[in-house]
Amino acid sequence: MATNEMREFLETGVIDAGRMRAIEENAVALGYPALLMMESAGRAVADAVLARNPSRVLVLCGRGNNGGDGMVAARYLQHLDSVDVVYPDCGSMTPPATVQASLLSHSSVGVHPVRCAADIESLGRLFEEADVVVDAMLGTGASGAVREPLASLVSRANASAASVVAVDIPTPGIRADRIVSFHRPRVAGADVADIGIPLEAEIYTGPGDLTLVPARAEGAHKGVGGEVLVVGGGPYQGAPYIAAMGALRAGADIVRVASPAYIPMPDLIYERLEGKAITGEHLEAILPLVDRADAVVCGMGLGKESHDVVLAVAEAAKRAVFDADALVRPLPVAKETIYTPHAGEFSRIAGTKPPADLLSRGRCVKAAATAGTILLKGPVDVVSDGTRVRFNRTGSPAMTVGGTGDLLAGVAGALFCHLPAFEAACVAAYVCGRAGMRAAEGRGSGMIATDMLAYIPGELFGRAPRE
Ligand SMILES: NC(=O)C1=CN([C@@H]2O[C@H](COP(=O)(O)OP(=O)(O)OC[C@H]3O[C@@H](n4cnc5c(N)ncnc54)[C@H](O)[C@@H]3O)[C@@H](O)[C@H]2O)[C@@H](O)CC1
Ligand SMILES: [K+]
Repeated sequence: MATNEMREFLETGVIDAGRMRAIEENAVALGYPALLMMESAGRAVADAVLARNPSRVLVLCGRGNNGGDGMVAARYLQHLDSVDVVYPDCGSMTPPATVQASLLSHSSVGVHPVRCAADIESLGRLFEEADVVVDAMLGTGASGAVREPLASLVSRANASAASVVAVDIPTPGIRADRIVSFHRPRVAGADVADIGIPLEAEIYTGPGDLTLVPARAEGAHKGVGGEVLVVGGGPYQGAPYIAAMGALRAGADIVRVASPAYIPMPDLIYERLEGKAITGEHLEAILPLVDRADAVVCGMGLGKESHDVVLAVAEAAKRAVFDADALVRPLPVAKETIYTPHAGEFSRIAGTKPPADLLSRGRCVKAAATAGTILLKGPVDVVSDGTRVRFNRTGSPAMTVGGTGDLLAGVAGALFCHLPAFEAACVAAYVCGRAGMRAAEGRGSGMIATDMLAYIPGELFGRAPRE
């Protein structure tokens, strides 16, 4: 795909702090060092400050990377009459901010660590004389109410006559005259500085996308990881088992399987359905389970004869992932839906074969995603919610083995308990591809889908997988 064509898939307009952090981490993973990104960001802030022709500048920094940006800006402003940096003298600094603080000590910038309101009062002259105050206290890492000494710095800056230039996002409560956001605006009205993030950081999934997965709080109770219901099996026995295990390994607390297939696994809750295939007679048993599930994963191993059941499940489900035999017309539509077709299933539901080249393929999936998010599986997966398009290139040729699609649907189901459809599909595709790459190491085309299960938690939650 040529670079200028890829631009078609860039998001436009305001993006939130979470997405921006994901893009930045993807850029770092592609080899763009955080320090260089910070240099570029700080330089852009310095340019915005210089446009105001100041003589005296006061830069208020936090101890995170937003503060690091501010320190870079101060370094580029050191030739002015006076440039001073104020930062909290408590807690640890991020590694890139530590580098910036060290460089400042070799510059002509005045550096003032503060601990309390009295320290800030003693710096009153700097606030009174500044032409521009730079707010580099908190950016995308801000959480909760602003703590001291930053809260006092915010009040002091608001009381000064200087114009305030905010770095990336204004620190909560500060009166900003100008905002310099990086890469994309975080709030309407912000100026945007290009900091050279490579396009692929935004268009392809990457490890940064994992930052969207919420961390499990200490002391969390059973069930917060989500309840997934798998509805499948009949003519084919193994598929619902693999999907259910994928959901468990991707963090679901409770996974029920409603199936006529025998499910040989004590970690799963087995809701055995009588007979050889799922029929309308089973709905009485299935629908209460659909009702209590956070997400339903449906279709694997079902055969083509159970579509009425699939449609009824869709109608009752809050969130559903439809895969395999559920992917026939009329298309099942839940309140929120993810479809996980391979190329053949996509042709069946979209009425057109997915084109081979990625640009046309991206457009085609986008056009087809009218009822929910589509994750078209392939050597490069394509995800679209009808507005956004994202590509995923993790994976291994060994993943053509049976069962990997069932596993992906299960992983997507678990993630769907916590993330919107598009994000859940992107993270599921990335994580399954990574798990496939790990499982194929030393196994090659002898890898089987269940080999991937052990790698899902490590890839998703950062812990080393246990064999
Ligand atoms: N991640 C990257 O690669 C890049 C990040 N950049 C900058 O980095 C920023 C994000 O950096 P960080 O993730 O380090 O986060 P921030 O620098 O926004 O904030 C984190 C720091 O603030 C503290 N903090 C959080 N909430 C607080 C509160 N309510 N009261 C007081 N202190 C609080 C934390 O303890 C931590 O020290 C962006 O906004 C942008 O300015 C840029 O340098 C470009 C590259
Ligand atoms: K800021």
